Amino acid sequence: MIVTVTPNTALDVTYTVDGLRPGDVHRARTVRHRAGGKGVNVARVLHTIGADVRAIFTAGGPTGTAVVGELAAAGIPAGVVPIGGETRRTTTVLADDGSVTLLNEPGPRLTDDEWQALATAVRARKPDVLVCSGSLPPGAGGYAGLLGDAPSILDTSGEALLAGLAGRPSVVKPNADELREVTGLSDPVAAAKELRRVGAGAVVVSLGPEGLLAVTGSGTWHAAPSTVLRGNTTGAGDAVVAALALGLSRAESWPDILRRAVALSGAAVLGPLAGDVDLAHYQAEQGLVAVRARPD
Ligand SMILES: O=P(O)(O)OC[C@H]1O[C@](O)(CO)[C@@H](O)[C@H]1O
Repeated sequence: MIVTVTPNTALDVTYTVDGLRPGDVHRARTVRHRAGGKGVNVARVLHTIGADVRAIFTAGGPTGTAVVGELAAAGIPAGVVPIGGETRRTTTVLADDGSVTLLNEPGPRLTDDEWQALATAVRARKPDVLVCSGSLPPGAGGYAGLLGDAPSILDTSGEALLAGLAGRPSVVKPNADELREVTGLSDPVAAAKELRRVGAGAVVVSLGPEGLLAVTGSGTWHAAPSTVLRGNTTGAGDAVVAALALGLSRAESWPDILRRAVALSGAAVLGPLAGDVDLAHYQAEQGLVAVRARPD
C-alpha cells in the first residue's frame, strides 16, 4: 500500500474571478471547497486511478471535520490524527487571464504528542511506499523522523526539504524555484546533483510546461509533454508525486515513471480542482510524452 502523510492538512477554497486587481473588491463568480493539502491530493489522484492508497493526515476544528467528511464521501481511505488546533484553509484564485494565485495559511501549531501520534499512525501502516508532502505546520517535527526503510518520496520546500534529506528519501520533487532556493544553484542538473549528494536518492524537478527533469542514480532524463495546456495548475505537482509513488511501488523504469508523471500532471491541469484528473488526457498523453536521456 502507498501511504501519504499530510501534517499540514487544508480545506482548499477555490474562487473564480474575472480578473485579480490588488486593492480592489472582487465578486467571486464561483467558490468551491475541497479537502486538500499536498498528501491528500496525492491520495485522491492515486485513488482515482485505482491504486491502493491511504491518506494519513491531521484534522482539527470545523475545517478538519469538513475535510474528514469530504474524504469519506469521496471514498478515499483515511487515517485521521486528531489535533487541538483548527485545520487551515488555503485559497486559490483562478482569473480569466489564466493566472492562478494562492494564499496558503501557516496552519495550526502541533503539540509534541500530536506529532508523535502522526508518526505512530504512519509506522503502523507499514507502507510499501511512503509519500511525505507539503509544508510543516508550527511545532511539527521534521520529515526525516517519518521516513523509514520503505521507498519514499519527499515533496516539500525550504528548510523542511533540507532537513528531510537526513532521512534519505528515495525521491524528492522540488520545482525549479524550490530547487534554486535550497541549493543556490541556477542550473537544475547541478542543483539536483547537489541534493543527491546530501541525501536524496533521485531528484525529479518540475519545470512547468516544459515537463520534468529526473536526475537519478541510473541516469538523467528530460520528459516533455506533447502540448502546453491551460488550466488550474494547483495540484499538478501532487499528480506528479502520485505517479512517482505508483512507479516506485511497481519498480518501473525511470522513462516509464516519467511518462506517467507528465501525463498525470497534464491531466491535473485540466481538472477543475487540485486533486482532480482528466482520465481521458491521462490515458492518451502517456503514449505522446517524449522522454530523452541526457548526458550526466
Ligand atoms: O502545504 P503547502 O505547501 O502550503 O501546500 C498546500 C497547498 O498545496 C496544494 O496541495 C496544491 O499543491 C493545495 O491543495 C494546498 O492545500
